[in-house]
Amino acid sequence: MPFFNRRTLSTNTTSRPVVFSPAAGLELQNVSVTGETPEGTSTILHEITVSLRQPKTAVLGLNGSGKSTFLKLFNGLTHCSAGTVNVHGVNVQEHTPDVRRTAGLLFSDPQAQLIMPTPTEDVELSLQRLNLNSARRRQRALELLTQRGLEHRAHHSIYQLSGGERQLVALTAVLAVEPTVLLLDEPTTLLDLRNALRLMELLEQLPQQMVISTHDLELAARCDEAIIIHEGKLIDQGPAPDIIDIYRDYCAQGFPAEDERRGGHE
Ligand SMILES: Nc1ncnc2c1ncn2[C@@H]1O[C@H](COP(=O)(O)OP(=O)(O)OP(=O)(O)O)[C@@H](O)[C@H]1O
Repeated sequence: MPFFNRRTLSTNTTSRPVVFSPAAGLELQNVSVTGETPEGTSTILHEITVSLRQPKTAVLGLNGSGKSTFLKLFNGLTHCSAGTVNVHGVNVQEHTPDVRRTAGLLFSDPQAQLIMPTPTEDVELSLQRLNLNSARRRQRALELLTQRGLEHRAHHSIYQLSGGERQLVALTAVLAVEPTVLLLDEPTTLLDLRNALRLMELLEQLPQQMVISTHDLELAARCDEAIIIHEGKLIDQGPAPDIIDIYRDYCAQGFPAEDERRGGHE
């Protein structure tokens, strides 16, 4: 059954309505991504086909395996050189602005995300996407920061905030426009254990479908399913506890060669 609301029913440049159907999940069909380096064109992701339908999916993989690149496909920040990306049934390449409104991305370093001088102004900036006047935007920004326990920081300089507070402000700004998909790039990397636990508890209460790139296996264990990306290829997908065990084995004993994988987990 298609899911309609103010955010999911929008118009494209031809004024035809774009309808997001959360039941369709997030899908890649034969997706490859290339990048330019001083040595020439290199392939970052190789012919990935995957369907993500669980509420929370963890993306595991070594440094440089392609996790962030994979995550950003779902809001059009990564362009694929081949294949098709669909978010809740909508083609990302054809409807990038609509998909960006429905798929919010949280960067691992909130400083890369927070561009206004104070938390209030940053959340207000995010709220500009909604049809609110400036007084209502200010009021809503303060309400949202208060909900996250940040009212005492609302008018402070972003640079006076701790890393954990900045991460929470960045998340508040992303959630302000009520996306239906949340893409989180290593959200606990810069947090101490207490703030990491708080963030995990907060994520558990949110209704959005989430894809979480992470090296934090405790966070991964709280997800419904996990996938492993290795050298730009999707090599495993399944229930989070099983995939975490497999990933630990790979990290300890070495990743299987491609011909072994074909007969193994794939
Ligand atoms: N725009 C680009 N052009 C060329 N190469 C790129 C580009 N973006 C990423 N890469 C390369 O692609 C590979 C995968 O990068 P990516 O950031 O997706 O990895 P990652 O798994 O998220 O790594 P980490 O865990 O270290 O954050 C890296 O070798 C990176 O240098």
